[in-house]
Amino acid sequence: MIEMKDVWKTYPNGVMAVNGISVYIKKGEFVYVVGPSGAGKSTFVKMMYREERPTRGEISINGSNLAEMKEKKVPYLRRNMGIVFQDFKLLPSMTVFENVAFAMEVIEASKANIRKRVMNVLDIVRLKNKARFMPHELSGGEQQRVSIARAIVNSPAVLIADEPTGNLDIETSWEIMHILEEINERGTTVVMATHNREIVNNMRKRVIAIEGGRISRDEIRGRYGYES
Ligand SMILES: Nc1ncnc2c1ncn2[C@@H]1O[C@H](COP(=O)(O)OP(=O)(O)OP(=O)(O)O)[C@@H](O)[C@H]1O
Repeated sequence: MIEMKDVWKTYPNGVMAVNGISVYIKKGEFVYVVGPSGAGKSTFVKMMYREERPTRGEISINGSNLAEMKEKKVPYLRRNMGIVFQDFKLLPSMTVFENVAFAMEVIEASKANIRKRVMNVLDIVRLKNKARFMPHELSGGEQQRVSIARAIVNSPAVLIADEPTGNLDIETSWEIMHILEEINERGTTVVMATHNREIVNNMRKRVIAIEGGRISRDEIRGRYGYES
C-alpha cells in the first residue's frame, strides 16, 4: 500500500532531512511515526502526500509512483488520501458543513450525495448538531474533528495525520485518537506523526521511530521510547 525504497530528501538549503529510508506499510495498518524534534518525521509524511518530493528513491502509494508523479496529477492522488494537520486548516468563512462538503464538491459529487455523506461523517466525529456552526465557534478538539470529517469524507484508503493532537489537551487528544482508531477499524490505513508519548504508549500500535532522517526502530506493538 505505502512503500518507500531508499528515499532521501535534501532541502534546497542543504539540510538533509531524510537519509535513506525504506519502509512498507500494509493496507489497514495503524502506524505512529515518532522521534525527536527535527528528526525528519514531517518530511517523511509530507513525501507520502507529495507535499515534498524526494531527492532520491521511490515512493509508491496504491501503485502510483509519487517520486515521478507530475504536478498536475497530485490532486488526483490526494483524492484517495485524507490529510489532517496540527492547525486544522479549516476555511474560516465557511460553516462546518461547508468545510466538509467542499472536499466533495471538488470531485463533483451530486448535491444529494454530498448532503448524505457529510451528515454521515459529521455523525462519525460526533458533530452533527454543529453542522451550521462557524469554525471560530468551536473548541480546538471540535475543529480537529471537522478536519478529520473533511479528510475522510471521500472514503480515502489512507489517512495521514501530522501531529493532529499537537494543539489539544490530553483529554481532547484521546477523543481524537478514538475517532482515528474507529476510522482505522473501518479499513483506512492511518499514518500519524506525533510527540504524544501517552497516546503512543497506551495504543500499542506499530511505531516507526526516526532519528537523523533514518529509521532507528520499527516495532509492531511499539512504545514512544523517548524521554521528552
Ligand atoms: N522546507 C524546509 N526547508 C529547509 N529545511 C527544512 C524544511 N522543512 C524541514 N526542514 C529541516 O529538515 C529537518 C527535519 O525537519 P522535519 O520537520 O521533517 O522534522 P520533524 O521530526 O517533523 O520535527 P518536529 O517534531 O519538530 O516537527 C529539520 O532540520 C528542519 O529544519
